[in-house]
Amino acid sequence: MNPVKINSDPFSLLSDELQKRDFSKLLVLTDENTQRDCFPMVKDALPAHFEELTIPAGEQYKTLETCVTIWDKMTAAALDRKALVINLGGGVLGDMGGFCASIYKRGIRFINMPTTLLSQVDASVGGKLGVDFHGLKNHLGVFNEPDIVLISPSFLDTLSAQEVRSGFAEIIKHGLIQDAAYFSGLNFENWKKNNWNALINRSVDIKKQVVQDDPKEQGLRKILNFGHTLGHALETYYLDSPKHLLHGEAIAVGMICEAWLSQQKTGLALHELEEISQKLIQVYGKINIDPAHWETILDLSLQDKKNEGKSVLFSLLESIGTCTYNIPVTREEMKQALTYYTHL
Ligand SMILES: NC(=O)c1ccc[n+]([C@@H]2O[C@H](COP(=O)([O-])OP(=O)(O)OC[C@H]3O[C@@H](n4cnc5c(N)ncnc54)[C@H](O)[C@@H]3O)[C@@H](O)[C@H]2O)c1
Ligand SMILES: O=C(O)C(=O)C[C@@H](O)[C@H](O)[C@H](O)COP(=O)(O)O
Ligand SMILES: [Zn+2]
Repeated sequence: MNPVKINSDPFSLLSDELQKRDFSKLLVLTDENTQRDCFPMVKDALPAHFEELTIPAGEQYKTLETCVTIWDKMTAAALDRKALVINLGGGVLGDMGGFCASIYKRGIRFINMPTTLLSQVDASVGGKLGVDFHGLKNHLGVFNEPDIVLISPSFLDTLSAQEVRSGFAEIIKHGLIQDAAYFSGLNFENWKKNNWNALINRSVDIKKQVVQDDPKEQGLRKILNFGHTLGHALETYYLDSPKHLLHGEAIAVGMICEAWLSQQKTGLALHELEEISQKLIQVYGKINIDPAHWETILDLSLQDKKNEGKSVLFSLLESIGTCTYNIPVTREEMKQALTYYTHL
């Protein structure tokens, strides 16, 4: 895997790396919020001449249409294959900017500078790139590594509490799948008081280790998808509704449902299921998933990328800190998991 650097000063992080690189042109991608809040923190590290494109913020813009805007800009700016792209933003911008760079002229280099907690602990690392298609999460994409990932926790100062909480879900996931002590050390009661710097370091380490073993998700990497089979189905279902869920909020619900499936199918102890549910509800509360919508939500799980043939394959916990994968789950069992969540 290419390097990941973590430093509180985003200016020196970027200027050091740019000085080491030979590039013909530079394109800085931002969204409307990171342009306002993050770009000023790094602009003095940039050369005198650079290209810039700001896209609208939000998951609903993680589409091929936005990619066309990005490719139009790359083309109009005459980027050649020695050009470099900087993705300055959250997971949406990083996934999409990396995808666009990977496709343009069969691939130009890009650097990820993640600016949300979620993208610092998860999305910027590991080379999963892509966009949603007909609302289906990351349905079009590639695996391709950024040249380097530059993480500065200082960016988090301007991030809303709701977005921080969304990123916390992926941290919780890392504990659940790989490190019971990490999970039990998290502060659920007063989640805003977590030491994000320390958590970014540990989460990046967990993710790096898994990705190094299985970069293209042939097996082990599927554990990073715990909570995502039902979580993504819910995120997609509510994407265009007033109930719109952030990625981490959807994954939090998915992790409760999939912990229930884990208790039924892969030996998760009942007291651990209860602990997981209680802690996640404490942080994320509960959403009302109308049973009239369940069939449509379950249909969406048929598109999950871990599936093979007609089987919907889940990543499930054996205990807190241990996860297994490729576990077939029936539609009826998925409904029972939603029933469990509803009655909490
Ligand atoms: N590739 C992967 O491995 C991977 C892993 C996890 C999630 N994801 C993807 O990541 C996406 C979610 O990422 P996200 O949660 O970062 O969402 P996001 O990119 O939409 O960012 C969330 C919001 O915060 C704003 N923002 C970003 N940085 C800011 C800052 N420092 N200050 C103020 N506002 C700021 C953005 O403009 C946006 O409105 C989803 O599409 C998900 O599928 C990918
Ligand atoms: O890196 C991975 O592998 C993950 O599964 C991390 C997830 O948190 C992330 O949401 C990822 O984008 C999901 O990938 P997908 O293959 O289910 O689209
Ligand atoms: Zn995720």
